[in-house]
Amino acid sequence: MLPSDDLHYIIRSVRRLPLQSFSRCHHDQNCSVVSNHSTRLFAVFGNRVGYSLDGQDDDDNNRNQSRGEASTGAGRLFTNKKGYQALHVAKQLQQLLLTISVFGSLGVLLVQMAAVVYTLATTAMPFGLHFLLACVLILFDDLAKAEGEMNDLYQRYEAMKKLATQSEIRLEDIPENVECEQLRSLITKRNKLTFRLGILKRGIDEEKAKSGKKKKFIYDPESFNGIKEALTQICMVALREAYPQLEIEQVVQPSGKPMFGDYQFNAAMQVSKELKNLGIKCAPAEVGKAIASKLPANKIIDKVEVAPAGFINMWLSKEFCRNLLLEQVRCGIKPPKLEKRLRIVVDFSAPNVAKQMHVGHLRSTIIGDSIARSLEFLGHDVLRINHVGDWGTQFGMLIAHLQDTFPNYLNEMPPIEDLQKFYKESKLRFDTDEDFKKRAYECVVNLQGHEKDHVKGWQQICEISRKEFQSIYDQLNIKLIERGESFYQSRMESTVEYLREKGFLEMDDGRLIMFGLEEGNIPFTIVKSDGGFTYDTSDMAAIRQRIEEEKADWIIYVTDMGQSNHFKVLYSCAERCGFYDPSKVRIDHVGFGVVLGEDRKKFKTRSGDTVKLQELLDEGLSRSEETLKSKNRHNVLTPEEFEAAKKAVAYGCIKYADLCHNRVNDYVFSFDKMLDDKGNTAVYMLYAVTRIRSIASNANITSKQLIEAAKTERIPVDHEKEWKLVKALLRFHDELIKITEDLCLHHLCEYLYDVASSFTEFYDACYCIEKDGKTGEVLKIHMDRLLLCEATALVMEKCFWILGLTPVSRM
Ligand SMILES: NC(=[NH2+])NCCC[C@H](N)C(=O)O
Repeated sequence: MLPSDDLHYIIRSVRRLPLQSFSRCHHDQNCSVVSNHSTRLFAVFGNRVGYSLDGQDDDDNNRNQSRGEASTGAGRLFTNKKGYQALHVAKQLQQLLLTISVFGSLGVLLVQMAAVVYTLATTAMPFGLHFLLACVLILFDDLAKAEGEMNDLYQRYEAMKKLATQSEIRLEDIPENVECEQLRSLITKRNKLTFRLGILKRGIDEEKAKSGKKKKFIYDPESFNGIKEALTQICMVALREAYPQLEIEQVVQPSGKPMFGDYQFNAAMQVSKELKNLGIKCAPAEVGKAIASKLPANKIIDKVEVAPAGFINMWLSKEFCRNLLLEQVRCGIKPPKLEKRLRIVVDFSAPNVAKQMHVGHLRSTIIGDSIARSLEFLGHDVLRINHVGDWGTQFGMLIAHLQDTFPNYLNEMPPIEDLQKFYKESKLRFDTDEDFKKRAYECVVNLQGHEKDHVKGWQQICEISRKEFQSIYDQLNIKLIERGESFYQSRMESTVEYLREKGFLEMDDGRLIMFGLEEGNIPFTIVKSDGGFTYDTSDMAAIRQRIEEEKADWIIYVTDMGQSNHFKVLYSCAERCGFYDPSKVRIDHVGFGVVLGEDRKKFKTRSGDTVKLQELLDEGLSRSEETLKSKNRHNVLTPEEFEAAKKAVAYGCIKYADLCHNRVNDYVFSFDKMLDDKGNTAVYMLYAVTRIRSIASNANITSKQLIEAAKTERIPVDHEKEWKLVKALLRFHDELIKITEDLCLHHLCEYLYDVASSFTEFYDACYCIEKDGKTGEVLKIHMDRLLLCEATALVMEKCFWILGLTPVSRM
């Protein structure tokens, strides 16, 4: 057994010794650790047996031998026989240790155990070996520790290696077990520097802009796109300046409550979140303050407050608003500036020839016209298309019936009074008379073969329908370009050919069908089993024509919601075959709900028939007349004024009732409700405008005088109700922009109602004309308030124009 003081000496020595040789296997962590430990062992062993560590030995032979060793310090220690033996054992141990390190810690354990057993069994061995074994034990102890360190190092190395391949290391990418404070602090420093760099870059840009080298738009009151848009621009400038490294887009919103100002900018939460991701802690309130401090100088905002949650509440400048409104009184209400003028196809109305134009088509006509008007007002290039149902096999029986009932149809226009009755008669014959049916089919073939007499018969039938439709459009003041299904006949042929060639068509029970991109949706029928085309075929040819020939940037289809699946399949098929690229063309289906009667069932006449549109309009006219007479208007207005008011109210109320509801819902058709002069109705609005206009005219102020006044007077904003009205009037552009987003006209009706209500509040609270209570003599005219009245009328009339309402001078 080794004397215990010897053992302690060895242990102490081994631990105190400096590490000598790292050179051997420094390419590998494992090896260099093993090499360190074996070197320490040789050194201690040499020391104990009387050889110095500095290699000052006198045996040249051994020196030579030791020179052959790669382990420089250790080899030179062993110069006598004992030493040589020890060297030999050590070499083997070194070998063993290398193997152990390769086989990992399990191997270490096993060898450790074996070493203990071996030591116990060989207590009687010579001192040298005892000593050596003791050293081995110590070595194993150190080795296990080294192994642990090694694994740890290896893991860190792996983690760092992974990080090294990352393009930009963020703090949260560094695993918690990896201690690299330096890296962490570098990353934080980098983040801060990027942040500063962004600020500096922006500063350079601004300086450049100022010096005129590079014009950089910040906020230009000249291109005014509405308050909301202008405030959004201002706030975005501030946001980018405060946090240049963030790419956040946020829109200003009107505040919910007056205590939160007029508009709010709510970007702070998101900014704070994204900063946190960059390792920068900043509470939303601080962010809000930072953004608010960067708001560029502007004339729009009067006061800013930052709420604890970071919301930036903004109060509008009265000065700015009154000037802006005055500008609108002087120059008229201009649309917001267009970023790009788009070519837009609005496909609406679209009744079917020889069939009833029903209330569904009326809804499509009213909604489509209003959408087209909004887009036209904004300055887009709008193509109003009437995709009339004027093609199909029903024309065979109509022509056959025409030949029988009006044989002279080629020379004169057949005097068909009621085309729907004519349609029903021919349908009855088609269903009951086999010979007639056969002839009807022949007529279809002839018509599609462009046989001239058949084409003439078809044209005459279409012409009768066209006249009926046109009369409705004229009454409602609707402009449309007729481009029915027949327009696409040759394009349907080429489209079918294309689809067939490219392999998009599949045979199904004699028909040729086409599936869209979505699985599980119903297919389009492109060619019927009798070879004829369908509604689907015409829409495929039409979408292609609109995109390829019309160069449409945007296509809007206005039909009932029942057709929404048809349109989904249409876009999908058109995309699949390459006619339509959703990244280039915007397409919307503007769907609407069903028209219900007051009993909430499908809208029908009292006798249960479908309501004819002309009859509905006629009823509207007579109900409007009744309403006006009940207010004694016939005795106040001239006959012409009365007639104009009657029409404005009748058609206006039918349109407005449709537009003021969210279009996707069903709506109850009720003349009683429409003609109510209270609430959000056309009658209320029309009255409101005539009343506003009459304020000035009653005081004998002419429009010329008002124009003059606009040069010198200012829009009043001091009274709370004046200020409220001014702000409401300036929201017009915001509302328009909203409509282009979701194509819902009820926003504009709600806005109109809001303006009318704000006006009533103002008018109740503020005198425009002061009169003597007894004599009625005019005491004072508030010209500035008359200007506010004028501004209100102008804004309301603009809304009327978009909603298709005709304002009247007297009512
Ligand atoms: N491109 C279109 N599909 N437009 C709508 C057509 C409406 C069709 N004529 C109908 O009455 O239901």
